[in-house]
Amino acid sequence: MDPSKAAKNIKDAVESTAEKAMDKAAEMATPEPPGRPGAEPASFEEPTEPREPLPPKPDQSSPDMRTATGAPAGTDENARTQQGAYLTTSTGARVRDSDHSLKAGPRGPILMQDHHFREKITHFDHERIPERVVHARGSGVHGVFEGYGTAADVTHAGFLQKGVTTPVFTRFSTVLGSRGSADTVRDTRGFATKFYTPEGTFDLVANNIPVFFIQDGIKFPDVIHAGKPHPDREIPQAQSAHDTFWDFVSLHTEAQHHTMWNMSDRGIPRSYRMMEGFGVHTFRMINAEGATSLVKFHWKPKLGVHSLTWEEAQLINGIDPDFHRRDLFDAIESGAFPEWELGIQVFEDNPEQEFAGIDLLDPTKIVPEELAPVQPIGRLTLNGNPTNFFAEVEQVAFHPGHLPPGIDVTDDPLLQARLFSYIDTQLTRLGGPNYNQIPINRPHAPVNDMLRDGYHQHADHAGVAPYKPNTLDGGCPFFAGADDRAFEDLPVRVAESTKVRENPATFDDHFSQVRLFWASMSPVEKEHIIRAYSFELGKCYDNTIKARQLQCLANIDPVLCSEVATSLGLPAPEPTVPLTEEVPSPALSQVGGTWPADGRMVGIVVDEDGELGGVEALKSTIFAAGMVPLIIGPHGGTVGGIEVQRTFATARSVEFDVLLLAGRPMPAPDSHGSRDDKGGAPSGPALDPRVQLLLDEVWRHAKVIGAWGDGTAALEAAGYSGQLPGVVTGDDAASVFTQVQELMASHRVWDRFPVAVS
Ligand code: HEM
Repeated sequence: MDPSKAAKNIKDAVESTAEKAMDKAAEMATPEPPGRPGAEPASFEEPTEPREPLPPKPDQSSPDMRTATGAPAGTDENARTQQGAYLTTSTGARVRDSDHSLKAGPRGPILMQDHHFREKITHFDHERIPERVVHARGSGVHGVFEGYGTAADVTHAGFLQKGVTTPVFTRFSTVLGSRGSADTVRDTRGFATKFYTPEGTFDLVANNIPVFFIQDGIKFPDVIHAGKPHPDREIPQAQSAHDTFWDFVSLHTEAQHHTMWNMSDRGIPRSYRMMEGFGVHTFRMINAEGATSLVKFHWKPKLGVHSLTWEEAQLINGIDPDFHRRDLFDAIESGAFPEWELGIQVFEDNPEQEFAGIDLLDPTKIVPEELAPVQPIGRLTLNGNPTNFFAEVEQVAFHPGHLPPGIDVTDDPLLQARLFSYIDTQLTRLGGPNYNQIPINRPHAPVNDMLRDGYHQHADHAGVAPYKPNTLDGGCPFFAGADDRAFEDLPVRVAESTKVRENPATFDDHFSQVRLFWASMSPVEKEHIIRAYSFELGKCYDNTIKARQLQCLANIDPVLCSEVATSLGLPAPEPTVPLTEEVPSPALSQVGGTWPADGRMVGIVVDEDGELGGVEALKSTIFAAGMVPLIIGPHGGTVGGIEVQRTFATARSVEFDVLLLAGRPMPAPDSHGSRDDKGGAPSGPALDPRVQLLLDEVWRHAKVIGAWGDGTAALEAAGYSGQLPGVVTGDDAASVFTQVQELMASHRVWDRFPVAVS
């Protein structure tokens, strides 16, 4: 899509959201029809023509799951298309009045016979289903995946072959918080994608962090119990900054690697659109000749990997707790479709299942990309918002065991546990064993299983012999033959061994890769990590836990340990393991590159006396660059003929990626603190304090600032004069924006962060 169109659409989407809300409000304010309750409804309530049913969604155009079983197709194709013009009961009887219960007289009690009342209330009473036990807070979108064909040497999976396109549904999530928790908390993000392939569904249930807290899934309940709110007071929500989390990770030192990723900028993404994704485990692939390889999956975002600052993240949690959900929805609504490349690291399937001394079955280890490059194998484009959040986002059920032919699991003990856990939890969460019949979960391959009955069974199965072999149904359904593209459990050798509850010795090193991560960070990223540990441990009460975590940090890096120890006011211990020399992996750092600025938000401060001549032209330039200009004025409506989207009262810096000043708004005469006690002349700064706040925040958050005309005077009045990093001034809007754009490609003005470590 043309980027200028995309940006224009973002703007329209942002504005139309407000308009829609107003239309809705007006609609809801429609006066009651005249007449007494129960009287004939006034004719204006009745549409003259029944409305067209909604068109079927693209992702639901799959073959009906019952066609293969011979049962009638399309009987529920699907509930959403049954929306006729009239309000009905659940059994289709048209309803005349849904606002008044049936009573014994206008002032009497409700009658038991009011079946419409009882149905409405009963259904409402049962609307909630359990939220996910983890990853409860999330956003989901539809999309399409296109294979490049470059994986053909390692897998015969059909959806990865050249030019094959596959519909997908992706759900992003946080891990610890409840369904209503804020988006920009410090946490791991889920990145789960369901590929509806004609050979069976493939779920790539990934995270934005390539390692996991634990090596064996039997500890999963423990790490989650430690991260979730304390059981006595049920706080804190969606936070790792509390005693039980740090108690766990300091005792289970295998968690240190994942924990450092969480403490890094990866724990607070700028957007779901700007995150990497990782399959974490090593999977096995098989090609057409039957040769197997070990692989790790990676998602690489087109927009690069970017994060919020910690202060931004905290502000957003209050100002716009739905920040990531809104960002994703608006981008897709506007046509600025986010894209990722799927890539794989490929390893020889050797008996030890190791590469360069790294145990590939240990989910707390990465393989640096410099040692095994990520090979692109396809492209994901997310291009469709859900139309019903509950039906799609809440009911989608992923499972790492949903695999097509050509991809199989390995013996990674974390993955093995996951193969059990997802189905098990969904039995409860989605109310029984038939959740794969829910439209969002329905395979796009014909289904002919012999699973029968159970809660929420929608299939009307034909035949009398759901068992094999049988003669009564003519032997149906048949087993797939060698050429029928069936899923294959690869005949992998399992080591002859003794039953034990223990890890292999190769899982014992818990610190060298954490050192590798730390060594790969730029100074500013290291600074953020130190501050994150200092903040999180500073929120713990128990000094024993803090001291134990400091011991872990001493085993990672002495500077990291001493900086955090100083902040906590505790002694820095000596390491208890040898501090290995690690070769940095540049691929792990987020800093140093340049990326497209698609979809970025540009705030432009205007006032009546400002230099507004070039502002309309600037807006067009910004749209053309694929970004969104938002005019910030002293009041709503228009300023100097320019339409205002945000006022000084409604704008807050965290919404903008860059701030431009086209004027110098003075304090309003009645603004607090701008006049002395006797109502005399302004005594505060000669700039509206709300604009001062905007400037101070974008400065602190290392965002680009641009100004021209009176805007330059505003900068000076705010204390930002002279040659400052990331501050561009000039004679006119156009020349300033050209320089601003160049700086934006680096995401932030990194020079502006004070750095104590190198
Ligand atoms: C590499 C490690 C892991 C990754 C990458 C991962 C990823 C995810 C993701 C992305 C989701 C959210 C799915 C959605 O959006 O609906 C999820 C949910 C879940 N995960 Fe994991 N997880 C991991 C480890 C585990 C382990 C070890 C277990 C249990 C033994 C587990 C159990 C669950 C459960 C029960 C859910 C909720 C599923 C639902 O209600 O549908 N996960 N996980």
